[in-house]
Amino acid sequence: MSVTVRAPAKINLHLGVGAKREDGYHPLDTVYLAVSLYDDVTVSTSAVWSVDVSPIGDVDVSGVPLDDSNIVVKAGRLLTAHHGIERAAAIGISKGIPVAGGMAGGSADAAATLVALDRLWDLQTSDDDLLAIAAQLGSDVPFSLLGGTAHGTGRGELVEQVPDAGTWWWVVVPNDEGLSTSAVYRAFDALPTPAAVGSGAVLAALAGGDLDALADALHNDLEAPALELRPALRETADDLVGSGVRARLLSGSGPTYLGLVADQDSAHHIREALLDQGYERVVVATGPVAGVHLVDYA
Ligand SMILES: C[C@](O)(CO)[C@H](O)COP(=O)(O)OP(=O)(O)OC[C@H]1O[C@@H](n2ccc(N)nc2=O)[C@H](O)[C@@H]1O
Ligand SMILES: Nc1ncnc2c1ncn2[C@@H]1O[C@H](COP(=O)(O)OP(=O)(O)OP(=O)(O)O)[C@@H](O)[C@H]1O
Repeated sequence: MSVTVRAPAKINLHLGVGAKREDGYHPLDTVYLAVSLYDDVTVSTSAVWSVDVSPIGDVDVSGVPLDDSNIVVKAGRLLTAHHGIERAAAIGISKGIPVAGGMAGGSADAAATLVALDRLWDLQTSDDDLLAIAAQLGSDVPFSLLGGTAHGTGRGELVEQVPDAGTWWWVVVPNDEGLSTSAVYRAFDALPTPAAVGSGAVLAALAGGDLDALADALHNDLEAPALELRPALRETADDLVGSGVRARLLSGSGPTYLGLVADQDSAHHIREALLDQGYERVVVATGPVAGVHLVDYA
């Protein structure tokens, strides 16, 4: 028997970062949006834990570990420990989310694994317990479970759905070389702490479905440290602006850049123009989309 669960990528429409806490994490005021790039995770019972990864399209999966360090194995072990059972599974990941791209691909896989194993073994884990286990796996994992549009606080793990009247279209420009999330936070610490900008303007734009207001309000405190680590990214940011997007945004800790556009047609138009300009991979995505959901049970 096998179970397949799909999980979306996320972007942060607002990412406000405060000074490092005593536990090493940073307090966040963030607004998450789940977008239509997906990983599919298929689980089946096995004597030992194993991981297999295959790309969707031309996603580069070479950076994904196939041993116990893969976050999906950690997810499986936490779930079995929570229920006091000893079981293992073979886990297959079909990856459509850029690796180390700041779009929470590993977090999506972890969230999908929790839900897939819960169903495979009929564990009936409560939503609150799933969210608590997700938070132990990583700051972005609870949002991957939830999907949609949400306000995130704490270190990002406390999530609450927010009103979103829009359907937002994005041109997504992944980068060949990933960026380490912890390295970007360290670079943030080395820079002067930015003046706090609240998430209120983004939340109001979403509630009103107001594209111009959202374009004005997009904000990411990790953009400056990511550019410090990878100055060449400035060119992508400038090219996006030159391509006619309504606003550009670094996705989470980067290096993926996003352009907000008015509708699906403009997204495809701008994608073509960027490909003509020499960009190898440009993807169109929309959001909000659902969080983890079952797609196959065989
Ligand atoms: C950049 C974001 O994607 C924005 O949503 C997240 O903050 C990162 O979330 P994540 O990848 O799930 O992060 P975790 O696995 O919890 O932590 C990875 C590393 O990022 C840093 N980290 C993460 C979250 C946070 N609020 N403060 C941090 O300083 C820590 O150095 C940590 O060791
Ligand atoms: N299932 C997985 N998928 C991708 N990377 C994984 C996975 N498990 C472990 N990793 C490791 O985690 C690192 C970060 O991968 P991931 O794709 O989650 O980054 P990210 O999207 O930038 O994360 P975030 O946006 O949550 O900060 C990878 O470089 C890889 O070494």
